[in-house]
This record gives sequence, C-alpha cells and structure tokens, in this order.
Amino acid sequence: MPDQNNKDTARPVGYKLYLKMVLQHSDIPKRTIVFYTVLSGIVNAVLLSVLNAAANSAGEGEVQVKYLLLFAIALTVFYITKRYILRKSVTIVENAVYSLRLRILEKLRHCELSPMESIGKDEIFTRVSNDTNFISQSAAVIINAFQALVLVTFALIYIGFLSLTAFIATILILVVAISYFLRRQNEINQELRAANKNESAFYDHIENLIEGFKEIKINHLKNEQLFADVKKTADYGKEVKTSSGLRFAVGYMFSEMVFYLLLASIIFLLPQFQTLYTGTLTRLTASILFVIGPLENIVTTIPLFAKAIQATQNIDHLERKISAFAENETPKSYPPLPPFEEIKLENVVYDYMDEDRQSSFTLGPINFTLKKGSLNCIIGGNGSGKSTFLKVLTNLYHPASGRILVNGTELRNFNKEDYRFWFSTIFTDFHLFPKIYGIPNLNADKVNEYINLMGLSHKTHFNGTNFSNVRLSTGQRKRLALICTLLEDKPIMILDEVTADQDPGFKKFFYTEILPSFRLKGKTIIMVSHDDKYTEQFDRVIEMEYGKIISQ
Ligand SMILES: Nc1ncnc2c1ncn2[C@@H]1O[C@H](COP(=O)(O)OP(=O)(O)OP(=O)(O)O)[C@@H](O)[C@H]1O
Repeated sequence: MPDQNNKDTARPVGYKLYLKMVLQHSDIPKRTIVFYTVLSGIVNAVLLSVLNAAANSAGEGEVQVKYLLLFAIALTVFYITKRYILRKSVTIVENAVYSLRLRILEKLRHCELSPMESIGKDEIFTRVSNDTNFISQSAAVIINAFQALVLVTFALIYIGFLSLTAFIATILILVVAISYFLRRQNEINQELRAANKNESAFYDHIENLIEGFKEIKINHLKNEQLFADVKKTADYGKEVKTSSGLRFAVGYMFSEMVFYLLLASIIFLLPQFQTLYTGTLTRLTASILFVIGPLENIVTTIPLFAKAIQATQNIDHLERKISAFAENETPKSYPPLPPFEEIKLENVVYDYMDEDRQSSFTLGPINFTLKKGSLNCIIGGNGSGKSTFLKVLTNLYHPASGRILVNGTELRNFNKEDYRFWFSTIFTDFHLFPKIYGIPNLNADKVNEYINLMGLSHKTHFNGTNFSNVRLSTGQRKRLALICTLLEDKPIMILDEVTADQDPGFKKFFYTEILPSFRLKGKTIIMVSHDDKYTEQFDRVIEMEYGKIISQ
C-alpha cells in the first residue's frame, strides 16, 4: 500500500538527500548558510594572505600598521562568521536528527504488524539510533571541510595570480592526486560495505552470546563452537578493515608525496623556465604549504561524507519502507463503532510469506462467530495456527481474503483502531511495559487490590506510576500482565496461554474464580489453553489443526 501522504516519491541522489535531510527543519534559509560558510572560508584565506604579506614586508623593513589593521578586521569577521556557522550547524543538525527520529518512530507506531515484523528490530534500531547519531557527529566536520574547500579555491586563485605556470602545475597535480585518492576510495567503500555486513553478523553473535548465556555456561562445547564462529567473523572483519585502512594510508601518503614533489618542482624547476619577481617564489611556496592542511581536511572528510550519505540513504530507505505500510486511517470519516455484540469471520484466509513471496503457512479458510459474553477456549497442537488466528481476529494481521463482520457490518466500514480497542490481549510473546499505559484515571488502590488477588503483594506493589519490581518469574510476569488486562476493562479478552507457566494452585484459582468472575461481568473471553481438565469451564472449545478449525 503506497503512502498517500508521501507525494515526493522520487529519490534524490546521495548528497542532495543528505542536504535535504539535514536542512529540512532549518529555520535559516539555505542561502544564508552558504553565504556565511563561504564568507568564513574567504576571510580565512584573507587572514592567511595578510599574514603572508606582512611577513614579506617585515623582511623588507616596512611599517606593519596597515597589515595589523587588516589582520584585526579579518580575524574579527572570521571569528563572527565561523562562530555563527558552527553554532547554527549544531542547532540545525540536532533539530534534523530530533525530527527525523520522531518522524520515523511516529510512522512506525502507525505501521502494520506484519511489515514491522518483516523489517525487524535490528534494522530499526540501527537506523534510528546509530545512523542518526552518525549524521549528527559528521555534520560539523563536513562544514569545516566545505570551508576548507573555499580556502583552497582562493589560495589557488592567489597562486594563479603569482604564476600561471605554477597554477596549472598545481591544478594538474591536484587532479591526479585527488582522482587517484577517489579511485582508491571506491575500492575502500566496497570493502567498507563488506565490513558493515560482517559487523551485523558480529552483532548477531554478541546477541547470541548474551541471550544464550545460560546455555553456553551449561554446555562448554556450545560455548566453544559459538566462540569459534565469533572469532571467524571477527577475523574477517579485522582482515577487511585492515585492508581498507592500508589502502587509505597508501592513498593518503601518495597524495602527500605528490604535493612535496609539486613544491620541489616549483622551487627547483620553475625558476629555470620563468623569471620570477623577488619574493614570488617564497609566496608560492608559502601558498602551496598553506593549501596542504585544508586539502588534507577535505580529502579525509570525503570517506566520512560518503558514510554520512550512506547513513542518510539507509534511513531514507527505512522511512520509505515504513511509510509504504503505514495505516492510512482517517478516523473522522468513519462512523462510530457500535458496542460489541458479535464478530463473524467468513472464509477468512491469512498467509505468512517467505522471502520469495511464497506462502509458508496458511491460516483458514476460517468460519467463526464470537458472541458477546461467551467464554471460548482454543486448543490444538504446536504450530496449528492458534496465535495467528488471534492476530487475525484482533485485526493485527489483515486477511488475504474473506470477510470480518462486526455486528453484521463489514469491518472495513469502521475505523480499525476503534475495533482493536475492543480487545485486551496477552499474547505468548507479550511485553510488560515499565509503566501502566493506556488507562485514564488509574486508581492505585485498585491496582494493589489486583496485585493482592494475584498473590503478588509480597513481590511488588504499584506506586501510582510504576510497579516497584518487575524482575519476576515468567508466571508472575504473566499475572502482572493479567492485572493490566483487568484494569483495561475491555469487552473482549484474548489470553494466549496465560496459565502455561502457572502453578496448579493458581491455575485452579484462575479457572474456578477469575474466569467465572469474567462471565459475571459480561466479558467475552478467547483463551488458548492446554489445560484439558478445565475445558468444561468454557462455553465452547475450538480445536485447530494445520491452520484450520476442525471442531467448535
Ligand atoms: N511471524 C511469522 N512469520 C512467518 N511464519 C510464522 C510467523 N509466526 C508463526 N509462523 C508460522 O505459522 C504457523 C502457526 O504459528 P502459530 O504461532 O499461529 O501456532 P500456534 O498454534 O499458536 O503454536 P504454539 O502452540 O506453538 O504457540 C507455524 O508454522 C509458524 O512457523
């Protein structure tokens, strides 16, 4: 589903994209930024040429006041412009990163579940955290390099003014050195891409090592084999990064050597071919020496700029992916959802797709009716599709075909968010938030009452905002999730294996006390359970096999 709001679908080329991303939230016009950057570069050039001229005239015993005055003016303008541009660049970049992060996360929270699952948490985390950080850190360096470029341009003009031959020689040498460096940089970039892929594999290993710590502590063979894989990946990373580092060093050295050769040829050869005025050779030498520093700055910033562009493209790619799957709900255009009476699934089918867009598992066709106030139990073997069915029922996954009818009207006539708001869910992979979100006017006493009811008062209590302790066992954490579900007080509760990690005492309490209390409150329950001995507590038992309901 393409993003209706994102009309600008043509992707700008790398550096334009970078500029667009960095400058889009700037309150200063682009022209002003360029003006100050260029002015600061020019004044920097003036500053150095005044010093150069003053040094020469000092040698000739002339009065220095004129140069001193010029120096003072240039230094003041340089200070003001450079300070302005550096301060503004920090604000602009941090604004850009701030807006970018919030914009992506804003889009992400409106994204559908299945594309979000397919993008994966690693990519989202890397882009939103690492790549945006990189853009933020590289901006000041890039601005400095841009000023260095202005400086070099003016220095070259000055060299041309002193000697046309020296100017042509310098330009030629510059073209050779920079194109050699850039060619090397292309090779380096290829290696860096390989290093990046390898880095992701290395992160995976670290995750396995941390997440699987218990397993590797128990089994030293696992520990050693995993570490052998870690080492293999680290070895490859070292190899690629060393190779690219060496290439960079050689390229850099070559560029430096070429400059010394340029200097030597101007000092030793130029006077043989051209008559130079007194002091011109000294000025030329000083100017070329003066160009080397800023040029180094520019050349070493090129890889950083390339990486910043890559980071921008990565972020843009993620943003486009998320935008393409963002829900385009316009709540005001939907009629209000009536109170829940019945949900009907007619021939509903849902497919999980593999990387080749082939179905790896099909749920359905499902025909099912959920009536208000009913207690429903879903049973079935592992992988029979119970959780998938619940995600389709709650509209977290959208059916590939079939209809969902809400009180007799098709669901697509209503706002999906309103529909989902009917449900309280505890999925098998539920997340316990550190705060209780989504419950207005939360009554702390009521929360603590539930904590007591669930037998957790010796472990935790609610302080008005947070639970005092969430470092609990799996079963205890599920009881806390159940408390949140009770507090939400929705008409339909989805409970996916909530009793799976509970002790027999709590199971009995749940099925004989809590469940009947739900019935009394008129709640509708769908619960996945493997507790055969309590199935008589439900109005209906739905059995699933290979993605289908085989009895209900
Ligand atoms: N995010 C996913 N992407 C692709 N396939 C999935 C995904 N989640 C589940 N599946 C596949 O769908 C099938 C049904 O999974 P589901 O989790 O619905 O089964 P279940 O009946 O709840 O299993 P269990 O009792 O083990 O929890 C499985 O074969 C599983 O491999």
